[in-house]
Amino acid sequence: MAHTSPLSSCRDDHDPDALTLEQARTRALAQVSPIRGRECLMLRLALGRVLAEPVIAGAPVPAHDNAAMDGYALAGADLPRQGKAVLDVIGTAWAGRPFMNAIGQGQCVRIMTGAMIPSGCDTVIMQEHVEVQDQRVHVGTGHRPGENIRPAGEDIHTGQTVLAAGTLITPARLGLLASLGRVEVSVHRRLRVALFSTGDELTALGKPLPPGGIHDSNRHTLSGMLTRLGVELIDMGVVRDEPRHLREAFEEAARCADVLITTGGVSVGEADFVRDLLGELGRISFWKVAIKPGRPMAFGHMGQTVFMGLPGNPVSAAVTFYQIVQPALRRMMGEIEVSLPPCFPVRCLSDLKKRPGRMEFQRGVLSQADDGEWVVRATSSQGSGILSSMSEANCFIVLELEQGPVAAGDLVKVQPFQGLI
Ligand SMILES: Nc1nc2c(c(=O)[nH]1)N[C@H]1C(S)=C(S)[C@@H](COP(=O)(O)OP(=O)(O)OC[C@H]3O[C@@H](n4cnc5c(N)ncnc54)[C@H](O)[C@@H]3O)O[C@H]1N2
Ligand code: MOO
Repeated sequence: MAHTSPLSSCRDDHDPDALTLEQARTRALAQVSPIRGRECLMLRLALGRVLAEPVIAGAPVPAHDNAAMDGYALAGADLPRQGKAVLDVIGTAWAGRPFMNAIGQGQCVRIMTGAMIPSGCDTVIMQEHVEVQDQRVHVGTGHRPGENIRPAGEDIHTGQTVLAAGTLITPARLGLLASLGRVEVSVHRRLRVALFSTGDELTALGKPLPPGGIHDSNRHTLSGMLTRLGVELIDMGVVRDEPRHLREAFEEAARCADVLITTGGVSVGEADFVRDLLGELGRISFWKVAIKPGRPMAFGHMGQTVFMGLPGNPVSAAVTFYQIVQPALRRMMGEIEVSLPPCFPVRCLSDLKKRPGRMEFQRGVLSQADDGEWVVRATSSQGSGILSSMSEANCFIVLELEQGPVAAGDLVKVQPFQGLI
């Protein structure tokens, strides 16, 4: 629920017009849908893509009963009830080189891990548990018929939906698909994301800074995160704080991209034109979220193109990207279950300042204390322009909307960066 106290004061951070993070995220997710267009890719090229069709197993994995251990394959019926059984070794089964004959009573086969179980065998005894003398194996009691066998279809059975449409292809899923023998998969096409920074103060890398100038760090942080998400990035550079230039850039992005992401110019300053332009060229869904940093964030549409205008402050841009842009892009990329990064409680080693009214994402370093407990400490400075706080951190410390300050020793929730930032 949005907090709409009309009595906000300088002691709290309430803004009656701001959506809660949950409201903003829900609204963003409801207003985007998976892009149309799919392609067939060789498995090797499909990492990071999203399946456009379910994958159904045409055969079991593993295809054959096989040995889970190096040892001796035998018939469970030959295991002794007491004393020892003595069995003749009549051959060897290797992984990929099966022993093709059937065994008879009193016989066994030397077998390696992964080898197909020879006909007539249903049990593998580890080599450490037998004695071998002159091609004969002595097996004692205490074994169970069927032990150390990996049955055909143990992992995947024929006809099983192995991965649903809308599943992100991770390295583990590449392996799973390869285990099925899949050569190609049908995936959603890449999402086209245009990105530009706005601001007259932004100076190209390699150029000396003029008075009042800064280097454009946001475009680098954001393009890094976009690359990790696997989008097709259209880097439109820097656009001056000039309505005519901004309008042209907006229109060009709306022609060529599924999504336009900008940074800067979304607040209330006299050079902050982004929100008004979006209102003129398209429609605004929301532009303020009760989070810190990252309150001003414009979300809307220009025709079919989704627009996300992030704040200029570098930490604010990264936080809004992580919390709102990332799930929206993943839904557009075709993911059906867009899971949010996990959040869990740990003890905080630092005192944290916090005023009620905005949910806060302070930057923290999650580590293991000497006694083994996981703990978090805040990075040294928490200003929304302090990029070193992001670079030093490996997680957000998530402080709830109405929460006040935290004392060292209290429990706080943390959310790991998960390799995205
Ligand atoms: N009177 C008010 N002023 C501000 C408010 C407010 O509510 N009332 N909100 C503040 C908050 S919170 C934020 S966040 C910023 C966001 O403002 P903008 O999105 O309009 O961003 P700019 O004003 O363009 O820039 C803010 C800050 O970030 C630097 N910046 C901008 N782009 C980049 C870039 N690509 N790389 C690195 N740094 C960048 C810029 O130089 C400014 O220092 O507004 C507050 N003000
Ligand atoms: O929301 Mo601003 O992002 O506090 O710096």
